[in-house]
Amino acid sequence: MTRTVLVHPDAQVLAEATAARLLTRLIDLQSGHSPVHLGLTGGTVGIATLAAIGRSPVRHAVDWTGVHLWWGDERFLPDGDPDRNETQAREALIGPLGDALPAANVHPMPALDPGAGIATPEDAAAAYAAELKGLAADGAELPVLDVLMFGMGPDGHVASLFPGHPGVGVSGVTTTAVHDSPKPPPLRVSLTFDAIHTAREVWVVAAGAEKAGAVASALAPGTPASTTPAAHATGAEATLWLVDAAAIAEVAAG
Ligand SMILES: O=C(O)[C@H](O)[C@@H](O)[C@H](O)[C@H](O)COP(=O)(O)O
Repeated sequence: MTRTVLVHPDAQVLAEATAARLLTRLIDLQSGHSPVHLGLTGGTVGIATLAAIGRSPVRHAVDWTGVHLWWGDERFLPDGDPDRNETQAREALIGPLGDALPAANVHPMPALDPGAGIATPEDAAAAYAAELKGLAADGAELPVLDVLMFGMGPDGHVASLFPGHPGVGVSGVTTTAVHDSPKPPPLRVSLTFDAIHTAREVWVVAAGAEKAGAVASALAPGTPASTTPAAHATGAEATLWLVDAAAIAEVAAG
């Protein structure tokens, strides 16, 4: 597994450059296999990246009928709630793609919907784990995403796996329910590290001085996931850290 760190001048350039990188990566991947499975993230840089894709003329070079969208985590809220990562991704990217992206290619984590049997984040996690099984190789349990994107919090969380919280240590399943999230809202659903580690490529995007400590911790050798979950956000084939100068400052300072 290779790890690469790429530094950008600021958050806006980071989002635009990550969008360009992701678009060309999708095109390259599609020259080898289809469909391609992409895992999306919430957060300001993650959504800004999706919006940059949604504005980019290069988006027309991707055969979106061969791209499936999944999520690394979700806020457990009713469908359409503006705080849901899915809602923000629909506004930023899925809407602008229009009919080019088939509705069946979009796989959101289930929303709060007691009438549909999704009354708890545990219900949503179980339903998503069942859907993800369809991505597993024959007979295997674990799904394989081609590219799985994460933002990172100032505490070093990725997805909804927070330092000192039980989700970091969950194994044997691909999804977990999250309660008492330090980042609102309190109820969430997240992929586990079992699912994260089977992704071929993991991309972590981070911008801003408030992330510098967590980036330095995550990139330092031997950092445990319990203190900095982002340190263990690694792909089976490649891990890419896409940061701005402010977020890498403590690493650069040595
Ligand atoms: O549901 C969420 O909130 C995100 O998935 C979360 O993991 C986010 O990516 C980080 O908290 C970074 O968010 P910012 O880029 O806004 O700091």
